Amino acid sequence: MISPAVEITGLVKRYGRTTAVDGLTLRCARGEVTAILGPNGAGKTSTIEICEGFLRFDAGSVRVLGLLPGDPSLRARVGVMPQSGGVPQAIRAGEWLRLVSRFHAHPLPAAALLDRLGLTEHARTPFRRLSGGQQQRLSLAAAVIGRPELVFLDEPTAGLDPQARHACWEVVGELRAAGVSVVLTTHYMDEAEKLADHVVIIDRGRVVSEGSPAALTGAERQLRFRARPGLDLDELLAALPAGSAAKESPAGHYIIEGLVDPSLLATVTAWCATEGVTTEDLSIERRTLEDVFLELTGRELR
Ligand SMILES: Nc1ncnc2c1ncn2[C@@H]1O[C@H](COP(=O)(O)OP(=O)(O)OP(=O)(O)O)[C@@H](O)[C@H]1O
Repeated sequence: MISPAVEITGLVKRYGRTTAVDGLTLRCARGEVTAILGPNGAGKTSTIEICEGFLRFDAGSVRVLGLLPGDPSLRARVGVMPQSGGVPQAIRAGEWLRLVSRFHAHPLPAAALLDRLGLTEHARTPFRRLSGGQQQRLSLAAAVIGRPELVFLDEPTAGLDPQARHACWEVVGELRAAGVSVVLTTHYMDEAEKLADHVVIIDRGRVVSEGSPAALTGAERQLRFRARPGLDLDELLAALPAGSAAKESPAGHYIIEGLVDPSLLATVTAWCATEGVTTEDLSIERRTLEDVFLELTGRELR
């Protein structure tokens, strides 16, 4: 049987007294895009760097394409885009890509990749003089130039402008279409929803939920509207069918859950009319991945 792209069981990583990864178990299937989400400090980068073979771990088991992380034979098969670093500051963009391509048997043409990521006019610019977004794009190019079987992308679109973000999404889409396994971390829920086959939400070094974006957000719909803060939701709930739920989060933003059908919509609008409440942005929507993420990981800053 073919091994998964990544298989992690009971992984523990400690930095002194800090337990960054606390018994994490996850599996990234081959040929799929797996997005790892989690609040700041949840242990995403530590986990990715362990898989890349850059960081030792304290307990558990990790296999990358069926091998131990850091196995020399993985070098040619795995592409890595770190959150930062890894590129000599003085090297020119084009030179770096050509250098990386020499480590691979059948690399993509460097010039075409530079063009693809809007870096052609910066090919002769030293890495340190590139803007943050240009450096990111060069790192992405370096991660994919060797036609890897598996790519790790740690926050690939952090700090990118919308054009560059779309270009990055296209590259990920092309990798997926070519059967490449992609493991990425991101703080952008729309990005995970758009790109990922499988989403893993981690918090405090453990997996708190996982599934396809559709499975995580569920089929249930919500009625949302904005109105003056502090509406009496108990009174509204009394008018709604049993099993409905209503919450105000944040102030002035209301969400009604339950069987969202025309009758519920009519009841809510009728109640608002009786109470003299003017609603804005009334809509029926599915829960977003961001709703699910905040429910699972809370609103407290990390
Ligand atoms: N080199 C280190 N030394 C000590 N503590 C570290 C080190 N690297 C990470 N940590 C700690 O380990 C925990 C997990 O960090 P990690 O970078 O893996 O999280 P993350 O989910 O990638 O966060 P972010 O979203 O902010 O990038 C944090 O509490 C962090 O402070």
